[in-house]
Amino acid sequence: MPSAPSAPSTPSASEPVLSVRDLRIAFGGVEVVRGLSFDVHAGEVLALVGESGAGKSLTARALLGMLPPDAVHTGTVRPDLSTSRGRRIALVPQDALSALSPVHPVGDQLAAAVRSVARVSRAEARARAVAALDRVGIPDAARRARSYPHEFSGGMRQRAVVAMATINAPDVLVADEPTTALDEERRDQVLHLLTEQREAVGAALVLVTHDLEAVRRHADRALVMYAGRMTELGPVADVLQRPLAPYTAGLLACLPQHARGRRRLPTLPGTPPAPDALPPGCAFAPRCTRATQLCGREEPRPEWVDGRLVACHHWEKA
Ligand SMILES: Nc1ncnc2c1ncn2[C@@H]1O[C@H](COP(=O)(O)OP(=O)(O)OP(=O)(O)O)[C@@H](O)[C@H]1O
Repeated sequence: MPSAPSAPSTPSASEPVLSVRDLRIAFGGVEVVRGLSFDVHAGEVLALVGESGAGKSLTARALLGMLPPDAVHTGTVRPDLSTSRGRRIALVPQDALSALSPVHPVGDQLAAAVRSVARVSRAEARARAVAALDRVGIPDAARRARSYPHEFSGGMRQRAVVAMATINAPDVLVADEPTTALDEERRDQVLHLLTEQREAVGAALVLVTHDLEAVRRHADRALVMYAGRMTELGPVADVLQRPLAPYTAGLLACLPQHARGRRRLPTLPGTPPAPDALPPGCAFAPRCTRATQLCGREEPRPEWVDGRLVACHHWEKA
């Protein structure tokens, strides 16, 4: 199996704040993430996109050191999250209600998050908690900090979990479908809040989403995944407007031109292969209009094309 190139990020002078090399995740000997490598740079937003089952959520969980206990993984994720989670990298939870404990006041939970990474007095942690609630726009934050989550409205709870995720000014935030349960209006509000708070603390964001409109509006780069591998990785404007890989092009071509309100990834004809029944060669070949005999024989290695990476024998400029 070909290995990933050693430096798969966009060439950049800055040191990456997160570096993933040859990440492989398997269950019962079946690989579902198959050699993923990418970097995340300070303050950037990297979107992970691709159809259901591509391995986006597991990749996000690996970044957070939160893989299921029966997952076996190899490869490297730097920084090492066993020592740095919470300080360097933080999760933006999908469901605000279940992310907060019902039995502690919101301010206490934020203060506890501060004290889990910083040696500060209770009073200082408390002051930071109130400041964080204030920063996300919770009115009368000192008083509201004493409230329990069920006393907050849904919108305020969303704000509280964004405050929680950013309170320790992490280098990287990881958000897996952070708005999936929300209606369209609320979705935009939450993404806007997340963007604003992320910028306020200078954090990068790894965003797992099916929403290509959110990718276009909020992400700097997109990593397109198929069957556990990277298909294309590059600046959002390039990947979404001039896709090189037929898989990326297929995803975009399915998007109805006038589909306001229909923003989730549509399905391409056919279905992705099951991880334990991958075809030989390129996993996308059986669904690909450009596939040749070579594709059925050899898995394509990622190569650089005009500042982005593409893993396809027959990439084409639009
Ligand atoms: N705990 C598990 N045990 C076994 N297989 C799993 C487990 N979790 C995920 N998988 C498999 O790993 C593959 C990747 O799953 P993952 O949830 O990362 O996909 P995804 O791209 O996030 O999909 P979606 O967009 O639907 O969330 C899928 O084939 C899935 O069935």
